[in-house]
Amino acid sequence: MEVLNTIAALKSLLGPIKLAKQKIALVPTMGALHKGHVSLIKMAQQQADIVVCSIFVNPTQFTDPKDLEKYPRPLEHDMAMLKDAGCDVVFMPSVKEMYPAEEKWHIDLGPAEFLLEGEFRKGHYQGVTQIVKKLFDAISPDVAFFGQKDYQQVLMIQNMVAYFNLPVQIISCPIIREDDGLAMSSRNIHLDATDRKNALVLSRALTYVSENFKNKSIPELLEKAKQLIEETPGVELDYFTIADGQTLLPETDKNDQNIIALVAAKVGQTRLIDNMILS
Ligand SMILES: Nc1ncnc2c1ncn2[C@@H]1O[C@H](COP(=O)(O)OP(=O)(O)OP(=O)(O)O)[C@@H](O)[C@H]1O
Ligand SMILES: CC(C)(CO)[C@@H](O)C(=O)[O-]
Ligand code: BAL
Repeated sequence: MEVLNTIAALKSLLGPIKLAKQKIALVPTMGALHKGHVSLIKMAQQQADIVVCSIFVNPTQFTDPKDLEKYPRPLEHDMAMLKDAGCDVVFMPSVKEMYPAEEKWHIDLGPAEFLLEGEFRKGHYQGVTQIVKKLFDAISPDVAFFGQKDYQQVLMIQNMVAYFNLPVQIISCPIIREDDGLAMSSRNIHLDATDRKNALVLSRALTYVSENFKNKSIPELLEKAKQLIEETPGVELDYFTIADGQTLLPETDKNDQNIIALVAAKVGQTRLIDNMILS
């Protein structure tokens, strides 16, 4: 496994691979790796010759400085996970490498940018698309893998790719969960035993909606899901929505295709998100 810190080193390693017409996959991460990340790497290995995993805690996508400061960075653990997963190349640049100068970035990501996560983390998707574009420029992957856990992020990245007309295929991978249903997330590390128990209400509320989607109305489903979450101590709901999977606007017609339930809540001091596809 090659571990590289500069774009120059990356380009000289990947240049001959490209010339040989081998397929390159990118799995972008912020580190603190778990089985969700490993599943992305495994999917990438099935579809490409070389898998590059990036680890970069991107400052421009954090809207809360405390969230950035306490973001976990367990380097040795991450290297062991990546080696074990059979990752070919790890790209771990410094902030200076990715942002050598002050830089303005603003692109049109469409109206869904400002909904849900975009409403609670203003400017978040500008920062996400800025760094993903930089990673795409550095690596020129044929295909890039992202988790459905960050559903809105996948939509925004697809919009960024369309905006620049980039020749990169974007693949969304299923959410990997703990045995009890909690979606795996690097931020779960911040949950104490009580938070960890309370956090289960998010996947439970989504499961309730998914299991009752056929026989209950959307208002009934929303009322019950929100009630489950709001009556859980230590959990503060940001949103629970049943939305159109493309526009992310509230869904009113259960007969439509591509409907998704999405939730975000603060559990103790930790903000978590999750979702389930309903149709
Ligand atoms: N449980 C999961 N299942 C599948 N993919 C996941 C899961 N968790 C994260 N990913 C994906 O891994 C990639 C890197 O995510 P990231 O490093 O931010 O980890 P994370 O667990 O989402 O952390 P965070 O706590 O920041 O949300 C993203 O594409 C993300 O959607
Ligand atoms: C895609 C990403 C690596 C960009 O920093 C990040 O938003 C994440 O880990 O989901
Ligand atoms: N996994 C999404 C990245 C973030 O929360 O900033």
